[in-house]
Amino acid sequence: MENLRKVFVTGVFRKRLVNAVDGVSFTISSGETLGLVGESGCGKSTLARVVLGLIPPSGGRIFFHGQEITEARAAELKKVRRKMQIIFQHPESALNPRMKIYDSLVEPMRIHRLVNNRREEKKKAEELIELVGLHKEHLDRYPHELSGGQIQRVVLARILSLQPEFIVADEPTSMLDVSVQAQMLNLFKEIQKKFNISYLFISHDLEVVRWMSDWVAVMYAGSIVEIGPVEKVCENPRHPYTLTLVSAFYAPANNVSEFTKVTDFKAARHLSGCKFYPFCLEANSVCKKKPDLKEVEKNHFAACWHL
Ligand SMILES: Nc1ncnc2c1ncn2[C@@H]1O[C@H](COP(=O)(O)OP(=O)(O)OP(=O)(O)O)[C@@H](O)[C@H]1O
Repeated sequence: MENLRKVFVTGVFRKRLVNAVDGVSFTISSGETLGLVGESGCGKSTLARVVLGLIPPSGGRIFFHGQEITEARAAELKKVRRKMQIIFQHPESALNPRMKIYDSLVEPMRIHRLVNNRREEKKKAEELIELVGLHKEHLDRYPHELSGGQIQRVVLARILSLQPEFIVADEPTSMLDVSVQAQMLNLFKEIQKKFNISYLFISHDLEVVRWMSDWVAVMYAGSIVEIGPVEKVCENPRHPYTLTLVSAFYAPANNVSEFTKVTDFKAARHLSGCKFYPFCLEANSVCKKKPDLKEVEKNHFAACWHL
């Protein structure tokens, strides 16, 4: 990804521009995972959608195997799209509630003509369902007869039927119980090893990202403020925002740095007029445009309303 940007235009009477993704660049190598962390609303999901071509970028370039696909024609894109898949936070919405699991599972293979006959299709469906730790009996059920974790496994099997090389996982386990989450994360890892798949793994949970990733990118207000090998970034964060993120996860509460006391960063950012407040690097970790914190509290709702 090279200098990707996505600007949304909102507002009916007064147009407003939202720089959801603001000049993002990164590379993911074959078989590796890049974790993407950041607070809610920083642009993670928008970036995921732009990366996969689900929404067009406002600027920048996207490459797959070194070939630019930003403005590829429909026929070329269809081939590439099969290799790039996404798994979402809410698995239920990925399956048709009126279709049996079998039919949902084989649907993409039919569309892409990856099976020659019904016998081959059935064999493939059984292999896939077992690959994700479920049983043949599950194929005969409807989505409402499965648990959230089981549905997420079916969604993964469905994606795997297309032999993807790159999967964007957008908070794929955040709706699951903690114990099921761990099983699912391990399954993602096993599958990666088996098929040499690359992941862009999005989460707001630094621990999950640390467990899953080789590299981590820290996103803040639409930009990547820090990127590097996951252990290096977690052990030795360089950007003040990463420091806060790491402290919040790993340090005792009384050790969290001073500026994390500002609980509403959006309000503070608005009042200071600095996009990166309070993590502005220019000002040596604490932004010079620091607003009066009492004002931040007082104007909390008004400021959020304007944002
Ligand atoms: N279709 C849209 N039109 C206008 N603004 C949008 C649209 N989609 C997202 N945004 C805005 O872009 C910004 C980034 O949103 P996005 O959903 O990418 O954040 P996120 O980091 O994925 O958040 P979360 O972790 O809560 O899902 C937000 O300010 C959001 O309000």
